[in-house]
Amino acid sequence: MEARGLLIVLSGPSGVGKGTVRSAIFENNPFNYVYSVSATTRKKREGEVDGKDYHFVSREEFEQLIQEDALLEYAEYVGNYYGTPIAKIEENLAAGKDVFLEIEVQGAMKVKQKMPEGIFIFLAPPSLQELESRITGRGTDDASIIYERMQMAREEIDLMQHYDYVVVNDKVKHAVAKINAIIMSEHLRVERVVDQLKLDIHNYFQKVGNES
Ligand SMILES: Nc1ncnc2c1ncn2[C@@H]1O[C@H](COP(=O)(O)OP(=O)(O)OP(=O)(O)O)[C@@H](O)[C@H]1O
Ligand SMILES: Nc1nc2c(ncn2[C@@H]2O[C@H](COP(=O)(O)O)[C@@H](O)[C@H]2O)c(=O)[nH]1
Repeated sequence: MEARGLLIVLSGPSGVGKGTVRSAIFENNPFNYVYSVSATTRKKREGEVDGKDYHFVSREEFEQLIQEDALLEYAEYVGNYYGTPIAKIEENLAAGKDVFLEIEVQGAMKVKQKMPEGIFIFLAPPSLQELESRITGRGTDDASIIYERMQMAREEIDLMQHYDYVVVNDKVKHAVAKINAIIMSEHLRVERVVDQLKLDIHNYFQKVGNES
């Protein structure tokens, strides 16, 4: 029997750099987090791989997943569905692996209701001005969408108080280091270490008992 892994939820406003920071974490992934691959109805972008970046599904297939209760949470975001398949999450946590979700704020709040034991990390911009220039610099949205995203960011920043940690994404490598440090220190929490020790003692005496 393994101690359960941690559920890590990285979230924050659109354009803050969640995807960038997550990719940087998974470039090396020294702590072997398992990335939770979401399902989405949005079109595959160049370079994206089905099953690695997302499970790209049709609207009908996504609605089927909702009906089957196969999603931990889902949200409609800029005209497309995004959702977190539940099956792999449970399987990996039970196997002692840390599972990493990168999702938008509505979804993170739903996960918090269902799995409050998760570690919720809010990725914040250094300033709203910088957030606006990151969204603009991406070149994917016109002025009205940028304004809409900034309005949403204002509401999302209000929800920051429901998170366990806030990491300001000033420099990507600093944000990565802070997130890894948070997860490492969560592993060292005394309640968790005691639980692990109890499990170890249980396993030891079960084995010794079986042998004698
Ligand atoms: N620390 C940083 N400093 C400067 N630019 C950054 C930083 N982090 C991310 N960016 C840039 O900001 C833009 C938005 O980043 P990204 O797409 O990762 O954001 P996101 O939060 O995943 O957005 P969305 O939720 O809309 O998908 C990108 O152009 C990215 O290169
Ligand atoms: N609620 C959820 N949000 C998700 C999920 N997977 C990704 N996302 C977020 O959607 C937006 C847009 O992503 P993009 O890849 O189209 O740029 C971004 O904020 C992601 O964090 C999910 O399963 N549930």
